[in-house]
Amino acid sequence: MFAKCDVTQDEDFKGAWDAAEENLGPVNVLINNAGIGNEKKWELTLNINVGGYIRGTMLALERLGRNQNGSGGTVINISSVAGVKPVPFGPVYCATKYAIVGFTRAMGHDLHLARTGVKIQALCPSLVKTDLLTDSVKNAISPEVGAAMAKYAEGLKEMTVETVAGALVKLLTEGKSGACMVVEAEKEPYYVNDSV
Ligand SMILES: NC(=O)C1=CN([C@@H]2O[C@H](COP(=O)(O)OP(=O)(O)OC[C@H]3O[C@@H](n4cnc5c(N)ncnc54)[C@H](O)[C@@H]3O)[C@@H](O)[C@H]2O)C=CC1
Ligand SMILES: CCCCC/C=C\C=C\C(=O)C/C=C\C/C=C\CCCC(=O)O
Repeated sequence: MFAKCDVTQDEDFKGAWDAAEENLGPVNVLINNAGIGNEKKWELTLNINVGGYIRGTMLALERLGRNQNGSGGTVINISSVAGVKPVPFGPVYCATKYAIVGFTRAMGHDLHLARTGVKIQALCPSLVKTDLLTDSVKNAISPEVGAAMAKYAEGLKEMTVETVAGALVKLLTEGKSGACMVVEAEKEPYYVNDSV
């Protein structure tokens, strides 16, 4: 099924959640995935990459939280390797992905899990060549930085969406709340930033 959802809009998010329940039955997993890499429109990048994820997580807690008569569930936030390493090609993008790791670790803490029964986790993939890369090159902070990004990306090992999806399933099925899993080409996925 498809439902329109601009993640910067509360009403869209609620409508998409309702439509999913009407068409598919009870929802117990939310994957916050929408993201952009636009260093020129940095406020929009923050609104989508951070605001959208927090908005989605808050809605999931409202709908799934045991403290709200819900049945618990899981939120997976798609961060990035740029959320655990300072990738210089997109400083704003990098800041948003670090923010999501911090938010996930804090909101995923046992203090909240015990209240809500909702696990909050982050997946941090390395580069997959999608439209995000093309857009990020085009909307880099300067043409020189865009060119450096494109050149660096050329030299990276290819990673497929299937590898990322496999890591996501592993995180969903075995990961603790607050867990942040990194997935890179030709490596087993691994956890970083274990709990406080
Ligand atoms: N491609 C990569 O190398 C990596 C991507 N990621 C993250 O994975 C996620 C998906 O990225 P990709 O599939 O690569 O990019 P993509 O550009 O192919 O897809 C991003 C999607 O987000 C949607 N989107 C943008 N603004 C939106 C809004 N306001 N509301 C709803 N949807 C919106 C776009 O329509 C698009 O479908 C992003 O959060 C990205 O930061 C993380 C690590 C690596
Ligand atoms: C080549 C970097 C491009 C950054 C912007 C475009 C898309 C990026 C999406 C990501 O979230 C991936 C971020 C970083 C990948 C870059 C470097 C990986 C470093 C690998 C490592 O050191 O292990």
